Amino acid sequence: MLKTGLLILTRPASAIYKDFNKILSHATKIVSSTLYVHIQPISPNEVNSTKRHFQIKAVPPDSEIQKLVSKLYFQSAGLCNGLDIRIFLGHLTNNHGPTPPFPLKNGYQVILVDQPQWVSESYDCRAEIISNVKASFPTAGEPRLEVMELDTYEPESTPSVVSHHGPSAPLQTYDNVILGGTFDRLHMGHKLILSQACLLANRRLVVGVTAENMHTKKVLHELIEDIAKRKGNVLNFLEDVKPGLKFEVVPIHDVNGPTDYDPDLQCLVLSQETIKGGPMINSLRKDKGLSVLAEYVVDLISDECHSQFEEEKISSSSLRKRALGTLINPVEPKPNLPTRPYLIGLCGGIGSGKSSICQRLEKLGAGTVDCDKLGHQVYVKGAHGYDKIVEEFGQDILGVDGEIDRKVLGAVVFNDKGKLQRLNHIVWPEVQKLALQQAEKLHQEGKDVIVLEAALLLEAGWKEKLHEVWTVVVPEGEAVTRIMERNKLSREEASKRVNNQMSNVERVSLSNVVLCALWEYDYTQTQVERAWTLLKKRMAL
Ligand SMILES: CC(=O)SCCNC(=O)CCNC(=O)[C@H](O)C(C)(C)COP(=O)(O)OP(=O)(O)OC[C@H]1O[C@@H](n2cnc3c(N)ncnc32)[C@H](O)[C@@H]1OP(=O)(O)O
Repeated sequence: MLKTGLLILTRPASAIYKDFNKILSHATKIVSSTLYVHIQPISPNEVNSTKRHFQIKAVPPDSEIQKLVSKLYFQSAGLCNGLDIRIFLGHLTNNHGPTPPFPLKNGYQVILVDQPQWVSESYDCRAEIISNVKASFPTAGEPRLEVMELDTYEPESTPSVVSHHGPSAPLQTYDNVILGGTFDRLHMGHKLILSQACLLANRRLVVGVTAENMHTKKVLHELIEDIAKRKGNVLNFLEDVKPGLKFEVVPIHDVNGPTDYDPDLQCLVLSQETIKGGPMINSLRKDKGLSVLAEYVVDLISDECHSQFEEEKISSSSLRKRALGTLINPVEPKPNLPTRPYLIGLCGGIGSGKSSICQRLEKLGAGTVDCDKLGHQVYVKGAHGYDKIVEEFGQDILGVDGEIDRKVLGAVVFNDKGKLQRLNHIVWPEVQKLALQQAEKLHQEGKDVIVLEAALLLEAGWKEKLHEVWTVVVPEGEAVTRIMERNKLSREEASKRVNNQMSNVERVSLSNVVLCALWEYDYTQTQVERAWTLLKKRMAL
């Protein structure tokens, strides 16, 4: 299997449509990582002439080629194999420039062509094709050539990709085009909309990438890639598929972005999902005396491989859901820790559902330590922490039985950050000692993996004592609702407790694995099993 390939499609669109699944399945048997697709219609004369001189030539973008690009992304999405497909658009232009060479960012190790007759016993023009392709798309190394076994087709009389479905119209293009989005985990839907925007743009394409303030309502927003990564991925894709266009990839803090002030913009590219934004943006532009933008809407690609818990269209939120239970940040080597027991710290905000996940991990074979309980043990009458806490917080926190009343202590510390810190300072070192002792005991009883459930292990600085950190998240609003019910607190008190803790975004950035117990029981179980299976694989390495 090779990592990268360049597929050259020279057949008419009708023949490409007909055979595309065959072509793709051939390509995916050879290429595992990035597959570039270059559409270069050739005339019947060129196919049959003995001088098969393959050359990259400019093709003016028309409605047919636009449809073809779109259809190829739609069909590629059905592969469900994560192959990074990139349809090259550099030569689809009304302008005379840009001219080759076009170095493709990931290079290619194999060239796949769709004309079997180019390599016959009587005339084998492999060397000529390779050399001509390399002149257009320079690459390090010597790519090999694969000629796909495809049925012959009826060549069309005109040298174009015009299909049988009707005449093609020249594409209305614009000098300045804009679109916006989150662009988390760049997927086939993003590639489609970005590519359509590239085809519509003659000179400049502005892409607004949402800043963090626009994500709070999104599913699993904690897992959205940071803006630098998302901007980088968008730019990398655009520069790769449409060299020669001027790109401006900018952060946006509201839905309008540069449409709010840029007088040069002419066309706004939307998806079926963001379609409502068009009239809104245009009405604002009118109010400001700016020109009205042409609106171009791209269809949504459906997700053939979505599970029952995911959306029907290809979406970043489904991809974020798929990341639950997997390793999202690599495990750092900890040479100072013994290799066994393998210690996992399970943290998460108040009311996030850690305990239920801990129980499920226990059923799968982990030893578990409940650090909340240990925390309480630290200051029962007669234990180490009792005197220190009474000295610090006074007799008022004691119940009639002389024990520390946690409800009273909680009300004191959750209303005063300084007091909370002093309590933590007394309790945390003791809890850590007890937790590690308990882990050792469980190991001696035969457990290899020990999960320490500790809400605040990151705040307490325990990360270095653990092999991995796993975090359980629920949206902060949901956590407030849950603890209002569980702890019988007012909304204000509950919010205060949530806000006293580290944010989900911070926790996720410091964690190796993230789980979310927001949906059905079975979906949480799927995540936990996935996390456990992958952990076992890591431990076996
Ligand atoms: C490093 C660790 O994570 S050790 C385990 C956590 N324990 C501690 O931090 C010790 C200090 N805390 C305490 O002594 C008690 O929690 C008290 C007195 C503050 C409150 O007692 P109670 O009202 O009985 O609450 P309880 O101990 O059950 O904790 C309830 C929630 O408060 C949160 N909480 C506990 N301690 C703290 C703290 N120091 N800061 C912020 N939130 C806290 C927890 O997230 C817990 O939610 P969860 O069960 O959904 O995880």
